[in-house]
Amino acid sequence: MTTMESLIGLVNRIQRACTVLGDYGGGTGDNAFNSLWEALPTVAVVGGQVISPSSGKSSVLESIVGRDFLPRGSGIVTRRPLVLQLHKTEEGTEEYAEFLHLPKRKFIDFALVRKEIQDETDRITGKSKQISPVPIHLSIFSPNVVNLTLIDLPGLTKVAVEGQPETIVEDIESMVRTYVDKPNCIILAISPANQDIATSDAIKLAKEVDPTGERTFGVLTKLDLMDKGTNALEVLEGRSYKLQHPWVGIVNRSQADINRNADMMLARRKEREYFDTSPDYGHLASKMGSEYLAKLLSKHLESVIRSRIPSILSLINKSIEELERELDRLGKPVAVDAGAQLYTILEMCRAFDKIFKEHLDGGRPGGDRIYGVFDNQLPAALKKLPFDRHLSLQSVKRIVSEADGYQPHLIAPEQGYRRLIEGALGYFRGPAEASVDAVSSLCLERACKEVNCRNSVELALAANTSLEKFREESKKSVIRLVEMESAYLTAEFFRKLPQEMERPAVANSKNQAASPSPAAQDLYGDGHFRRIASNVSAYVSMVSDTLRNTIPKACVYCQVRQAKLALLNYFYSQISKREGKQLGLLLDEDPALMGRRLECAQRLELYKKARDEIDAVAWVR
Ligand SMILES: Nc1nc2c(ncn2[C@@H]2O[C@H](COP(=O)(O)OP(=O)(O)OP(=O)(O)O)[C@@H](O)[C@H]2O)c(=O)[nH]1
Repeated sequence: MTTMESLIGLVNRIQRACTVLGDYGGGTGDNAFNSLWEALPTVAVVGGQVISPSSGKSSVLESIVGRDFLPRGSGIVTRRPLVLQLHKTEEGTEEYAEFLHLPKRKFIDFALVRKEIQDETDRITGKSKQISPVPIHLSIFSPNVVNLTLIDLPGLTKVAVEGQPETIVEDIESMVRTYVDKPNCIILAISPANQDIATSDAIKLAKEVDPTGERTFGVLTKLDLMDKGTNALEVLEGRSYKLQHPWVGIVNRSQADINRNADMMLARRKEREYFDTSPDYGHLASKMGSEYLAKLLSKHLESVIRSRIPSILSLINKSIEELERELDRLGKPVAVDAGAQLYTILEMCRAFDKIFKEHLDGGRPGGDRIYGVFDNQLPAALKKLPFDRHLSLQSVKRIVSEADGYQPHLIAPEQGYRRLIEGALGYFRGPAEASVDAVSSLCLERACKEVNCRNSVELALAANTSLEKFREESKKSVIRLVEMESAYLTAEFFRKLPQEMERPAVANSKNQAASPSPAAQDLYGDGHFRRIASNVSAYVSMVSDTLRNTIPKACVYCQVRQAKLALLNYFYSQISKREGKQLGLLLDEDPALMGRRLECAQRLELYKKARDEIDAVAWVR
C-alpha cells in the first residue's frame, strides 16, 4: 500500500516532466500530442479578481501554505498559472521553496519567492501585463503543509485595467476554462461571504462546467466581514448553492493584519478560535478553516488520483503505441548522442568518397565525360578563338603603328609583335576557365547524384563547398599557365623567322628586277603586315598546342586529383567543427521532420518513464 505522499508526489513528478517538454495542456491541431498534463488530476484555484469585493484567493493559498509568498498589488498580479506543490517535511525541519526553472537554488526567504514569481512572470509575459499559459512550478517543503498540489490561475476579471490589452478579460476566462473544463480538474471556487453567492464569478463558472457539483469545492472567505446580525449558513450548509462536497468557510488575515505583518501561524490559530467560539458556525467548527480545507483537498486529490490511475495508464499505453508507430513511419530514429551521429555521418562520407572515386577512375560512368572535356570541348573552343579578326590586316596595322608611336620601326616591329601576341594570348583565358568549370560541374553532378541517394542536403553542400574550393585553385593555375606564356615569349621561334622572311622578298626581286629596293618598298606595305600577322598566328598556334596539353594537366592536378584525395579530409574537418543539432542536420534534410522525430522521441521517453513510475507504485497491482 502506498502513502498519499507517493501518489501526489508521483503526479508532481510527471507534471514537472510535462512542463519541461512544453506539455501544459491546450495542444490543438493535427500534430498535437495527447496531453498527459490534462489527464493528471489537479486542483485549480478560481476566484474573482480585483473588483470589490475581492475573493481572498491569495489569502487562502497563503493560509494553506502558512507563509506570505504571493505577489500582491493592483491590476492582474497572477498572469501565469502557478503550480504550487506542497511537500510535508518532518516537524522541526527548515521551510524552503524551490522553482523548477531554478533547480539548484533553495529559497529560505519567502519575500524572495514572491519576487521570483514576479520576475519569472515578467520573463515570459514581459512587463506588458499579458497573460501566458506557461506555468511556473513552485515546490514548498515545510512541516506546516499537507501534501497537496494546487494551481493558482489568474483571477477572473470583468474589465481591463490600464496598460492591459483589451482582450485580457476573454483571455483569462479561456485560460481558466482550459483547466476547469477537464474532467480531471478539481475546482476550488473561492467567493467572499460579503457578496451574494449568485453573483460570484467562481461559482458561475463552476456551475457551467460542473453542473452536478461533483468536482467543485466551494470556499467562502471573509466570514468575519459580514454585516452584524447576518451569517453565511445558507451557503455553508449548502442551501443557497448545492455542491457534492461540503462548503468550507475561511477567515483570513485582514488588510490590517497584513500591514502589521501578522504571523501566519498565529492567523491560523485565530481562525480556529473564531470558528470554535462562533455562535453561528460553532456546530460546523471541525469542518471549517484553512487547515481543514488543505487536509480535505489533499485527501480528495489522493483518492481522485487513485481512481484515475487506470485511465492515465491506458492513455500512456495508447500514446506509447501511437508514438512508436509514428517514429517507425518517420524512419530510423536518429542516433540521439553526438558520437553515434558522428559515426553515421563519417560512414556516409566514406561511402560517398569511395563511389565518387570510382566514377572518376573508371569502373563507373563519369570519368570518361571529364576526358571528353579535354579531348573535344577544349580543342573545339581553342579553334573558335577569333584570331582571324585580331590578326586582320587592318588590326595588325593599327596595333603595330600604335606600338611604334611617333618613330616607325626600322626593320622588325618588336613592340608591335609583342602587343599582337599579348592580345592574342589573352583569348586563351576563356577556354582555360571554361574547361575548369566544365570539369567542376561534372564532379559536382556526380557528387550530387551520389548525395541524393544518401538524402542529405548538408552533405551536398559540403561537397559543393569543397569542389568550389578546388575549382578556384584550378582556375588560378590555368590562368597562370596563360599568363606565363605572355610573360616570356619563346625567342627561338622568332630566330628562325628572318630566313623565312627573306623568301618572299627573293621571289619579289625575280619578278620585279627593275625595282630599286623591293625590301625597302615592302617595309610599310600590306605584304609586310601580312607577314607579321602570319608570324604571330604561327606563334599563337604553337602556344595553343602547348595549352591544349597543359590545361588538362592543371585541371586534373587541381580538381580531379584533389577531389579524390581531399574530399573526405574536407568532410572530416568540416564535420569535426560541428556539434549536436548541426550533426543532426547532416543526417537529414528536413529540419521539420527532424524536429518532429526528436519531439516524438522525447515524448516517448516521458511516457515510458511515467509508466515505469506508475508501475512502481504497489497498489496498482
Ligand atoms: N477580514 C478579512 N479580510 C480578508 C479575508 N480574506 C481576504 N481578506 C482581505 O481582502 C483583501 C484581498 O485579499 P486577497 O487575498 O489579496 O484577495 P484576492 O482575491 O487574491 O485579490 P487580489 O489579490 O486583489 O487578486 C486583503 O486586504 C485581505 O486582507 C478574510 O477572510 N477576512
